[in-house]
Amino acid sequence: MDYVKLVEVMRKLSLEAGAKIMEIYEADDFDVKVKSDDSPVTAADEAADALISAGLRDAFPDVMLVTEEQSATHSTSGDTFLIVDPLDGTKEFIHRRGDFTVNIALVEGGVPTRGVVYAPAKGRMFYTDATGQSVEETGALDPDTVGALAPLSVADADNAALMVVASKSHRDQATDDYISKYAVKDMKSAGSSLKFCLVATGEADLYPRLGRTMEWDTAAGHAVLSGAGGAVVRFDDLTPLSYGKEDYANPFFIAYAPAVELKAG
Ligand SMILES: Nc1ncnc2c1ncn2[C@@H]1O[C@H](COP(=O)(O)O)[C@@H](OP(=O)(O)O)[C@H]1O
Ligand SMILES: [Mg+2]
Repeated sequence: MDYVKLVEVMRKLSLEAGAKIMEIYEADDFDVKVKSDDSPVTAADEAADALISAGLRDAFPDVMLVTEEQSATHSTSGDTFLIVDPLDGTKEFIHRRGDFTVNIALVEGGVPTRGVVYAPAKGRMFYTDATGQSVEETGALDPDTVGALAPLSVADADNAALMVVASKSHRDQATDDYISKYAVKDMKSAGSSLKFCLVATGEADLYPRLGRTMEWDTAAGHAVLSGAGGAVVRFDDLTPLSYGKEDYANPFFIAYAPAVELKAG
């Protein structure tokens, strides 16, 4: 894989998709449809998916492509693929809360090795560079010109005063019970894959997810977190969260800065 080209293409497509999403977000209203799995979808999801899929197929015709919006059309075959959630945090988008992201990742041998997470309403752009190091890009976020890049690294977490982040729209008692096993200084809630990025920047130390997600929800954020020195493990046995699983469904997981002393579930 040509990582220099891959990162360039993923960065550009996510910024272009983000611009399309923001056109719809800023319009007076938009239709919300309900998909077969009861999750909402908007014209923004569909427009972003079409743009990213076309761009990836054009640049990497030989690499398998998995996208949330086209999930009915693909079966799990192989452990190396590009995976896209064109608009993660659709509920946040619909409620105009800003915490939604464009996600593109490369999975190789079951491991997300490169990824980009772009939060257009927040103006935050996180990705792995060609070497695999994660960065946050600041500035104009122009698709044609790369701005300033700040390398990301996870916090040196203090186990007596942890910063914990959890889902805004999918929060439950089991998550709260698990979090109560830690000495927590402060809690944040955030929508979408931004939670992984908050651990990658050191703004949070721990993100437990005791709820359903799909691989396209997590692959890009997982790559960004890994490239900042963090890790994502399964909640049940604390082994690394892998990709290319049956139906692309994830088990419960914990994303964290390695200094965190993980508690059993
Ligand atoms: N019951 C469920 N089954 C499968 N995925 C679910 C789910 N509940 C939430 N999710 C996933 O969690 C994502 C939202 O995460 P969060 O709660 O962290 O903001 C959703 O992404 P989409 O918004 O892309 O559909 C959705 O895919
Ligand atoms: Mg999603």
